[in-house]
Amino acid sequence: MSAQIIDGKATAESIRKTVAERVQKRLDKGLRAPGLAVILIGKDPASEVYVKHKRKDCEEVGINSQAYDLPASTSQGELLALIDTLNNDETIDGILVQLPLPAQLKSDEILERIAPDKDVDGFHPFNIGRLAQRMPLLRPCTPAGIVTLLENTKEPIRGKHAVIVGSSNIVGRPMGLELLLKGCTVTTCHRFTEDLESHVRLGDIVVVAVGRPDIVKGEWIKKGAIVIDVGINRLENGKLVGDVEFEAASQNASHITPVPGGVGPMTRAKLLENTLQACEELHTKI
Ligand SMILES: Nc1nc2c(c(=O)[nH]1)N[C@@H](CN(C=O)c1ccc(C(=O)N[C@@H](CCC(=O)O)C(=O)O)cc1)CN2
Repeated sequence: MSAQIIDGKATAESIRKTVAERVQKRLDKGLRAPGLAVILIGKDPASEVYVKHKRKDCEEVGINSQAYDLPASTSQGELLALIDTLNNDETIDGILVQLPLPAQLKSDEILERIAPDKDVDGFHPFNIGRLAQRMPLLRPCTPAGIVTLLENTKEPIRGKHAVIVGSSNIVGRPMGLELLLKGCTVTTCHRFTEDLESHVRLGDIVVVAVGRPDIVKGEWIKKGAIVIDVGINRLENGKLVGDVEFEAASQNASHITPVPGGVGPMTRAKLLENTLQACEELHTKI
């Protein structure tokens, strides 16, 4: 068997088109464009690429993105003060702090300072709590994007055994909550998991978000499983690869996401949707 490739790039493109139409409708009614503040601290090369893409996406759909590029030496107090200012800015609907942050900054305190109704990354404890209580409001972008990709396969999700590899705040943990909401039985594997292979072999849906090339072997994938590869690893030769042995996994899986062109573009597309949602439903003052 050779798996069907899940085209995240095409799905993201169609989401951008819908967001652009909805933004245009606002403008036609005389309402302002949604506003997104994108904060980048330091010069991490990967973060610079992602932020550049996010700002370009905003431009394409008519979201007004404001750039805050701060030096790596930015202090906790300076960043908190900027967030306070943006929380009180009526033209800003969403605030995004690109991760990871330089070592001197405490990300938990920073993410918690963002007003929950402007938390377009969905990382604030309020939004994670809402998701855990089955009342999602602003949902973390990568897991939300993955749910859309899974729904688009038209394969049943409810009742399936989902195995998540990686338990980060950005992907693994909220992914578990999303898949619980969809009626999956969820196993989350992490650095202390013994015998990773035995868990992955049981997955009808396998989501891998570790950041280590080929940590999941293709032969571990159950026949007919859906494989979602969140890893983005740049090899020394410049090639971008995921966390799963793609070719070998494709022999067993029914559907698989490629890297690049799978989950990454969906993360960005969901950010645009969240920003529009924050503008239309949560922060509609002007
Ligand atoms: N504040 C946040 N920080 C980070 C998040 C996040 O959701 N919010 N997630 C990741 C990085 N990330 C978004 O910021 C991200 C990663 C990858 C892509 C993407 O489009 N990838 C492309 C390849 C791009 C390339 O050439 O390098 C693909 O997979 O096709 C978008 C967003 C950590 N930080």
